[in-house]
Amino acid sequence: MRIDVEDLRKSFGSFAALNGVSLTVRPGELLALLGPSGSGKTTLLRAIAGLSSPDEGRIHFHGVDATNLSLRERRVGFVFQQYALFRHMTVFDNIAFGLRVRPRAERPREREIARRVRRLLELVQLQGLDKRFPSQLSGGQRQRVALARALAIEPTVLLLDEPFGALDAKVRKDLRRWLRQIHHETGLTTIFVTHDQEEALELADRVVIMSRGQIDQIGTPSEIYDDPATPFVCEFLGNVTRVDTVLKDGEAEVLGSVLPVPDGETYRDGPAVAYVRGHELEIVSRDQPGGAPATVRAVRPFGASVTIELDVEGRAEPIEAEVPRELFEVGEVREGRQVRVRAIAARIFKRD
Ligand SMILES: Nc1ncnc2c1ncn2[C@@H]1O[C@H](COP(=O)(O)OP(=O)(O)OP(=O)(O)O)[C@@H](O)[C@H]1O
Repeated sequence: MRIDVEDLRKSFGSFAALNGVSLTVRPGELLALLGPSGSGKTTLLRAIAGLSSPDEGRIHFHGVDATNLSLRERRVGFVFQQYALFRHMTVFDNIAFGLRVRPRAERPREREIARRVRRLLELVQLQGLDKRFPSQLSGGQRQRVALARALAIEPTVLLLDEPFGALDAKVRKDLRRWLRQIHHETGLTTIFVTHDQEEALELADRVVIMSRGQIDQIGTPSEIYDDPATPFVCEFLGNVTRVDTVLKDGEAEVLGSVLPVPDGETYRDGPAVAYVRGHELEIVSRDQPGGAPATVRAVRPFGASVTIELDVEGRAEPIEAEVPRELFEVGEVREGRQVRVRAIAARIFKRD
């Protein structure tokens, strides 16, 4: 199912929650809506679902104007952050619900409903738990029931609003992998909302980055990560150091290193801002040329890389460099040591 969203606008009082959003969701893709709290992700998802109507703009499902159709008419499967299961119904009845409430002419027979529920229980790997009530399930299991229930109606599109938001880190990770697999098996066009960068980049075919009711960038995870379109996207993806700089003749000085402005950029000379990721910083001994003088503030050797916190001369905020663990040599890099830090790459934007 292809979905075209055209210039969607929605205000609550004088506050514009959606401020002209246009987007095409490709058939069968797994799309993440990523952005900080209040950026309009849920408002956009609810408008696509038919749970709220936009003030302006149109939504097309497979080329047909669906703007005024209800959730049911759009055949949308929806999963909320808080497992909205019916507490007094068993797992089986929860999953069967959407089929049983259909008008008689469209309602499958009980035997067919049972067959579908069993197949879905297998898909979400909850065989044998059909007689349990939601209170007898873990959070992760409940969310899988919610997903099975959304899939039961054979939706044209699956919409998930922070589906793993309320779960702990380990369960979230398992469910992520598992959602990817279900998406692969069903091939359903799927849109999910998250404010977790890692979740979006790890899971989605494409990511939509939203801020203040608008889309800042749409792209594959690597496009977003390697080629962020705006300073906001850079900062939102996190783990970057922001450095104010000046562009001159296609170059900019960033932490004492002169870096070329990326190909294709035709910025005029003037004030600019550079963003450097932790792994794009190099630490060398103080007697080497170039870079900026700095003092090692702390060394944190956790995980796959070692994080080195540095106080750079003339800079109020410390910066963080990351070195793969296997390349990290203690040598100079110890707390209190005087070193030099060099930027080996940066994303540079003109400053207005
Ligand atoms: N029913 C409503 N009445 C008034 N304001 C609303 C309503 N729904 C949303 N808003 C406001 O619209 C803005 C966007 O909300 P939305 O829920 O779409 O953001 P979000 O990006 O999904 O954020 P979060 O990650 O916190 O869920 C917020 O400032 C919110 O307070």
